[in-house]
Amino acid sequence: MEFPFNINRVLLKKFVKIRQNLLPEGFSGDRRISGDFSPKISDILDEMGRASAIAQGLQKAVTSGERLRNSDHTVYLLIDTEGKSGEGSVVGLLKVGKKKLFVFDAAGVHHEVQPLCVLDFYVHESKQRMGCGRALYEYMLSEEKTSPQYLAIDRPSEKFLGFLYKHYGLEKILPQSNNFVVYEGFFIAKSDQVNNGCSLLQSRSLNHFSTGTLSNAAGLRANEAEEHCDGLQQLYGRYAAHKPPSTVGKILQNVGIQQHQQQHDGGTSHLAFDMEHESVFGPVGDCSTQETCKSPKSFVIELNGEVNSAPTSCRLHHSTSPVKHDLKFSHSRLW
Ligand SMILES: CC(=O)SCCNC(=O)CCNC(=O)[C@H](O)C(C)(C)COP(=O)(O)OP(=O)(O)OC[C@H]1O[C@@H](n2cnc3c(N)ncnc32)[C@H](O)[C@@H]1OP(=O)(O)O
Repeated sequence: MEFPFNINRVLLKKFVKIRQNLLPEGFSGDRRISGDFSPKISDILDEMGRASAIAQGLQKAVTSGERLRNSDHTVYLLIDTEGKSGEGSVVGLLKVGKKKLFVFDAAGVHHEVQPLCVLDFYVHESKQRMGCGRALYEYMLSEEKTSPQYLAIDRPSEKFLGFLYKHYGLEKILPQSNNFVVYEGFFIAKSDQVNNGCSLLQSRSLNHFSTGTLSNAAGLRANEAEEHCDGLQQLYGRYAAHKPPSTVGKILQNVGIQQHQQQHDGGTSHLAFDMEHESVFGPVGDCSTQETCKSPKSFVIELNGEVNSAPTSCRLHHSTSPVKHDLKFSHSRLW
């Protein structure tokens, strides 16, 4: 992306790290120069943030100069010093920052953590699939002294998921009740610290899946996560964007849990379903307790034996997810 000023005069290196002061890390100019640079860098962040939002189909940009000024996040930029005009161009943007999150591990244990999160990632359309994204990501990893599996990703796009799989082999997602994606390996401590800087603030076992209290646990954890995450996320980026209504939620609402319960007896399996985020989390287990909706946004659905062939824990994040088809298939057979 080109700008009406010489990028090479403002951003002197191929990789540039920018924080709250909207100046490149290591900047050593005087007040006059910083007064000239920071509005230009703010413009760059605004334009790149806008382009990223368009590329991701978001209504609001996740990144802007103003937002970075008012946060403790870090933006990494990738610069092409040549550009079309020879005055340089901005090729990519990657924003990271720490957030407090509630995260489930593979055993369904609930942790309150503060990991480094990938909040925004964009490579200009003319430079995608040429390795620019990887170069920028690698730079960020080395600056942050971390590894890909320790990062939480804020609602990754299909392209980003493909990127993480291709370059880092990240595939197995640990299902969450919020929009952050973490991968297997997230909880593996690197040294005596959990998660290489991801501080474990609190953990609580909600592993009640086989005791018939899944719905309570699910209601509790979804509520807790919501309360917590609402405060943290609702003002930012993707959370400010319009969310299409939950199709699976509609199916479940229309059909009615009670009706479903009446039709089926015995051999039930439980899945916790987060309506807002279209996620189903488990593990599921056979259980005879008939529990229904515990809160407007989370409840437990009961499915008979057919669903046992579905994965025991899953996330309905993508429209193409085979899990979603499995679930719909199960519905159509049930109702
Ligand atoms: C937390 C978040 O920010 S989520 C939002 C992520 N950003 C976006 O989706 C915006 C649009 N996309 C982009 O800006 C870029 O494609 C990025 C940032 C995701 C990746 O940057 P790139 O420079 O393209 O990555 P790089 O060239 O290093 O790696 C390419 C790999 O990324 C994935 N990828 C990149 N573009 C695409 C695409 N159009 N379709 C599918 N996969 C893609 C693929 O795995 C690809 O490998 P392949 O070409 O062999 O299939």
